[in-house]
Amino acid sequence: MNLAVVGTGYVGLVSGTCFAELGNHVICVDKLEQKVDQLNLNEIPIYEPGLEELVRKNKDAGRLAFTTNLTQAVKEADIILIAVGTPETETGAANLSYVYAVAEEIGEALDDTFKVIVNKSTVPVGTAEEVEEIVRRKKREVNINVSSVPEFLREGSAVHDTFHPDRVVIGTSSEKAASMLKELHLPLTENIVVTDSRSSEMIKYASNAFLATKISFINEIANICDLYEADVHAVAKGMGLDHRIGPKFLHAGIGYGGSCFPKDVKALKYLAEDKGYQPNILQAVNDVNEIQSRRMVEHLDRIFDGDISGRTIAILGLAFKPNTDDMREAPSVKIIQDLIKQGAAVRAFDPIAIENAKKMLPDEVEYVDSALAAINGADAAFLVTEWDECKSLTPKQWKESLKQPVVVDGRNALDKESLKAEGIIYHGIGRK
Ligand SMILES: NC(=O)C1=CN([C@@H]2O[C@H](COP(=O)(O)OP(=O)(O)OC[C@H]3O[C@@H](n4cnc5c(N)ncnc54)[C@H](O)[C@@H]3O)[C@@H](O)[C@H]2O)C=CC1
Ligand SMILES: O=C(O)[C@H]1O[C@H](OP(=O)(O)OP(=O)(O)OC[C@H]2O[C@@H](n3ccc(=O)[nH]c3=O)[C@H](O)[C@@H]2O)[C@H](O)[C@@H](O)[C@@H]1O
Repeated sequence: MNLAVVGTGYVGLVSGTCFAELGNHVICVDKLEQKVDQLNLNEIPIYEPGLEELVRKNKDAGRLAFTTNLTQAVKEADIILIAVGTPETETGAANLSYVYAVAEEIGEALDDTFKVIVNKSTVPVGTAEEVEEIVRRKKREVNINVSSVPEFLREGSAVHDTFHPDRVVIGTSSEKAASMLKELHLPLTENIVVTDSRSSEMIKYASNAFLATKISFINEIANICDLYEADVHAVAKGMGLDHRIGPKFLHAGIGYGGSCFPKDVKALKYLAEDKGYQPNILQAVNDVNEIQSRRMVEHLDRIFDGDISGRTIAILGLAFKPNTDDMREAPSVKIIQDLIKQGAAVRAFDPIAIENAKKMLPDEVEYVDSALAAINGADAAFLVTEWDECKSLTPKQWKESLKQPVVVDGRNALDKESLKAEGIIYHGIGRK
């Protein structure tokens, strides 16, 4: 099939490349000329394991191309996928201006042949219908269907997730579109749910909100564990063995970050409130997450009797999770801002996110190029992102490098017992 993918971010670039790998002809469009130039030189603007090789291979095979020319890409396509950003606005509502702008451009570029326009961006319920209206406003007689096929990949394992999805959801009102979209996705999975576009759009928000709920729930349990000297690791394990609960997304820590959970929980909350419904669970999920990282800074403050000023704190990990360079809504930002506000000096390490982090963090932050260099001579270390390089520091290295043996484990990722055995003052979340 011939595909046009509009937006070459984490979603568009990965899914466009993977569809090319499956044998389709894919033209990826981005309005940023610099990004397209980079991609044409085989330079990948994001860090995503396995992606560079796939881009190179499919470009060389003539199945994948990058352009700023949306009109040309649309003319050649049977299916046009929209994968532009839908960031948060001040009210919490999703900003649909990028999606609307693409819809207008597609409307202007369409000819008479039947085309399926697929919205992959995460959008409020009813957006597929709005996109169709916008396109038809530009050209009333066009032969199109606008469907919703939400994306469920995770950053850091995006290529793997695209090739091995748990399910594909197709929301459409057209049998012809459903059949073309099934044909496109069948090589990936037989688990295909076909529904209407509104339900499909809701499936995406509900899935992200549910996963975020699991995280805030276990974080709340961890906070209660702290009060009663129970261990949240043991609690999560014991809970997760119940098949109705499951073990995943029960890892307590400093809260969820990233470009999606925070904004999508707020966007769904907004949709409910906009119709006069108060979504109490979503509100609580968001509230627990807002304060979770602050609790660990308070912990650190207590260790130093409320006087953290002048201390050097090593921050291990800056990205919102390992295996990505994405700093959007990374908990490290709030943590570092809090520490600097209290007069601490921050020395930070991340294997790949430092360049992105510099754009968001205060100028005072010192950056180093290894986990060991970060903890060397520091008064305390704060594990913020559970990168392998940070987790693999040995108890001896922690002990010998830190000026004071204080380790705050914001991800409950370190071996508490062996650190304690080395005489280190260890603080996890909900870990007695
Ligand atoms: N990042 C992720 O892991 C996931 C994101 N999503 C959703 O997918 C959507 C896209 O997310 P990301 O890929 O992270 O966004 P991103 O911000 O990384 O990329 C968006 C791209 O669209 C381009 N763009 C914007 N307007 C354009 C236009 N008029 N024409 C051509 N290109 C245009 C931008 O230049 C940018 O390169 C969002 O709605 C997000 O919620 C869904 C699942 C996973
Ligand atoms: O819509 C999206 O953008 C994507 O959002 C998440 O993917 P992603 O944000 O890449 O990363 P996750 O692995 O889900 O982690 C999100 C955040 O939750 C945190 N987390 C995750 C799991 C857990 O048990 N505990 C926990 O604190 C992570 O550290 C991270 O900050 C979803 O997992 C994807 O299915 C979805 O497509």
